[in-house]
Amino acid sequence: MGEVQLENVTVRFGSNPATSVTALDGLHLTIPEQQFAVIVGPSGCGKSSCLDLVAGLNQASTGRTSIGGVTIEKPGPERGMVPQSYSLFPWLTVQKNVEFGLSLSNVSKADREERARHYVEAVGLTAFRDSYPSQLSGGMKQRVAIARALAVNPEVLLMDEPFGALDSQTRSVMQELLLKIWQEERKTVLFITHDIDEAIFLGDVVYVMSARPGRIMDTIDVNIDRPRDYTVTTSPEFITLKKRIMSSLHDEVDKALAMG
Ligand SMILES: Nc1ncnc2c1ncn2[C@@H]1O[C@H](COP(=O)(O)OP(=O)(O)OP(=O)(O)O)[C@@H](O)[C@H]1O
Repeated sequence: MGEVQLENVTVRFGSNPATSVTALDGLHLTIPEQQFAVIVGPSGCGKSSCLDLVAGLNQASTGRTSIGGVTIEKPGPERGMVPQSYSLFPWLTVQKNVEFGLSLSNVSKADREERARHYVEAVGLTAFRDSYPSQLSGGMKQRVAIARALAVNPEVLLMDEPFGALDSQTRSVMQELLLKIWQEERKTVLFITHDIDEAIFLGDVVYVMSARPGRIMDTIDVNIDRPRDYTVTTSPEFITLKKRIMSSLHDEVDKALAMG
């Protein structure tokens, strides 16, 4: 399908110059096919705005967002989204929630059931296939959201702080699960997080965004071998990268706080 590209992108909310907010300003980002790309940045710097452009949920005020050279204008099945939380249909079972995304595509009922079954198993929820979201923990719900996004077989997986609401142990288990699936499926991933450890643990590359208006101000290659498990988080390479990203972010977080 090709790389994801944001070229000189500006996103402005509101048309009144006195009250409008410039979320992104002259942002450039190229994510090669199959890269696990992570964006970190201070609160309100425009991370979600960036992801929404790639998802086709929002349009740039100026500039261009494309996949494989094709301009993104709306959502499409080649892009799967895992939001932060609350994205499941409460009246559908786990199996039916995962099948839902497929019901919009041209997949037969039997294939739909089979694909959903496969991904429910991949995220370790076979025993909960007939449960409803209200019967699941937060981590389990996010596993369903991941299974639902993957079942459509998207080229690009967009994840907006998907583990942000989880406790740290569950979060760490989810990170390992995601890496295991990614190792097998090798999607292009754009993952947003506030958590520097999570960014390094998951990513091939960590992009650091500036305070609003957001642009990419640092690109850090994560040269840590895969497959990774939680033991890498105490390795010297990990600590070195963490220091680098923390110092890069520190001034931007100060600026964001001053902005209010
Ligand atoms: N629909 C909208 N209308 C007006 N302003 C918006 C809208 N969406 C976002 N903004 C503003 O644009 C800026 C960037 O928001 P965005 O959600 O992209 O940042 P973020 O980095 O994802 O934030 P956080 O880390 O807090 O989730 C913020 O100042 C926000 O208030």
